[in-house]
Amino acid sequence: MSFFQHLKASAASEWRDYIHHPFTDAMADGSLPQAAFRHYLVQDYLFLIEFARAYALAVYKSHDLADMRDAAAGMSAILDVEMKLHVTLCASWGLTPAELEQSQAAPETLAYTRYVLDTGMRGDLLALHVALAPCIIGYAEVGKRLAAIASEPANPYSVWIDEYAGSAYQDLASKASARLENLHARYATPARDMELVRIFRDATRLETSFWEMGWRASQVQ
Ligand SMILES: Cc1ncc(C[n+]2csc(CCO)c2C)c(N)n1
Repeated sequence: MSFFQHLKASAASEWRDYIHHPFTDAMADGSLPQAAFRHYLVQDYLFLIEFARAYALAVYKSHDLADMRDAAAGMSAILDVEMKLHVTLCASWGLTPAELEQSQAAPETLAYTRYVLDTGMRGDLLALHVALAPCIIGYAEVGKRLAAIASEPANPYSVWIDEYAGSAYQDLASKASARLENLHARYATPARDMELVRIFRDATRLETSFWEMGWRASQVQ
């Protein structure tokens, strides 16, 4: 069993709640109110800014050039690729990047981003990448799942679904998974297993609470 399979098996119910959240089902059938998706996406933009910083921290925590380059590429993927999706979608609703950046972070956004940055600051590169794994690898699973069940045609969330179900993102997630195995082989010891499983489970729960934040916004329409 790979290390990632082990993490998922050790947090099976938390992982299922994250990958199968009602917010994502409502995206797939197109029933999610646009205001709820907007709320989620604005918070996600703030989340990505902090995640770019987490990758910068991964550069600092690296012991060799290969890991540094890897982390720098992760940071660039966020700043140069992933945030463009948010900017494009938000522009279609009349929101500028400056307005996005000045939005107020929700408690769920603060909790998740602080958790990942704190885990990285007190821990090593492996602990930091375990905290990042639910985000990177989880969205590839969500994207694939939604693409398989999404209503056709003209689903308002198809841009988002296609981004994460697409081969470029699936590829990026496979690389992140391989990196995790590699770091595990170099830095894990049996005594660290509980620590690493706990980080993975906590980060997965924080992903679910991120969906919950968007889902709540859809219930008050
Ligand atoms: C709450 C939340 N979780 C995960 C992602 C996905 N994601 C975050 S950083 C990153 C790295 C690659 O650019 C990816 C794919 C998201 N956007 N929002």
